[in-house]
Amino acid sequence: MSQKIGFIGGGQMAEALIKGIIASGLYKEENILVAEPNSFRRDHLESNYAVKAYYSNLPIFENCKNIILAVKPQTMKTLLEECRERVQIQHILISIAAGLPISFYIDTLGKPETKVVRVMPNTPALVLEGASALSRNRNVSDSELHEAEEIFMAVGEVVILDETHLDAVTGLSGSGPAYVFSFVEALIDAGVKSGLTRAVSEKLALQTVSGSVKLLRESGEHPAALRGMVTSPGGTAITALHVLEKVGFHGIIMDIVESAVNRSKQLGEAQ
Ligand SMILES: NC(=O)C1=CN([C@@H]2O[C@H](COP(=O)(O)OP(=O)(O)OC[C@H]3O[C@@H](n4cnc5c(N)ncnc54)[C@H](O)[C@@H]3O)[C@@H](O)[C@H]2O)C=CC1
Ligand SMILES: O=C(O)[C@@H]1CCC=N1
Repeated sequence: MSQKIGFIGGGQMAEALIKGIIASGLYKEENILVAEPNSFRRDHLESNYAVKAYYSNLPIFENCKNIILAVKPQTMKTLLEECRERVQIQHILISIAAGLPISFYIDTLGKPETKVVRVMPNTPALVLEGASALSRNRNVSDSELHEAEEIFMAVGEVVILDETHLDAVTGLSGSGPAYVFSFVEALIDAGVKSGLTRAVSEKLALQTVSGSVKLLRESGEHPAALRGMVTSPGGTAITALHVLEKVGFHGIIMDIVESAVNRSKQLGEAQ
């Protein structure tokens, strides 16, 4: 694709998307423009991905139709106020900020005709295994939504949802990698505590998690049915699951996701 794509904010999530988009071949390096005030980040992105990085966001608005807003939610208002005059009818603002509703962009810019796509991606986009949910406002046509969808399809799975579901997505898949990494870290430590070397424990823990996900996907079975296959009567797995259920594992997971969903809503209301 010779069309250019712009990023405003060149942090962790922008980098994940840039890396994935290049690896997938959707955009060439020279057609990816990034506006980033931090010179270390600009140097990092230019030297690692051969993209064009600028201090100012003016080149982004001048050259790109699809513009990914990848700054923190707390910074978004200042950014929108700064670039109010630069946002034109041809631009599609694709924001990945947690919590901020589409109405926030329209109200802050004071331009009701602005095309906005709100997205919640996640960091496994770095390895083309991301999970993203997209929603749009009425100014975005089907073909424009499809272009935005293609960007995130290049780095993983995509669902199109009504905006009312985006906070739930933020709590589940947007923040989800953090829960999974914590679980894996704990599993590795548990192996070490039981006498395995860290290297062996890490190898076994990672393969256990990725193998279990593959089994879930390929068998199409409910997780409870597959759990049943592991638990022999009077065996080790059921003994361990007893401990897990005594501390309320299901409830804890539901509580952590709910807390992230509520935080996402709060971020939207606070700006
Ligand atoms: N990290 C994650 O796992 C996910 C993050 N998000 C969202 O992505 C957005 C970015 O998050 P991260 O990449 O984690 O944050 P980050 O802090 O790594 O990146 C933000 C970048 O924006 C830059 N920046 C600040 N003001 C700017 C301005 N006026 N113009 C251009 N750049 C500016 C900062 O220098 C920084 O490099 C957030 O809104 C977050 O809610 C969404 C899904 C997952
Ligand atoms: O914690 C955060 O704010 C970001 C948004 C989703 C995942 N990480």
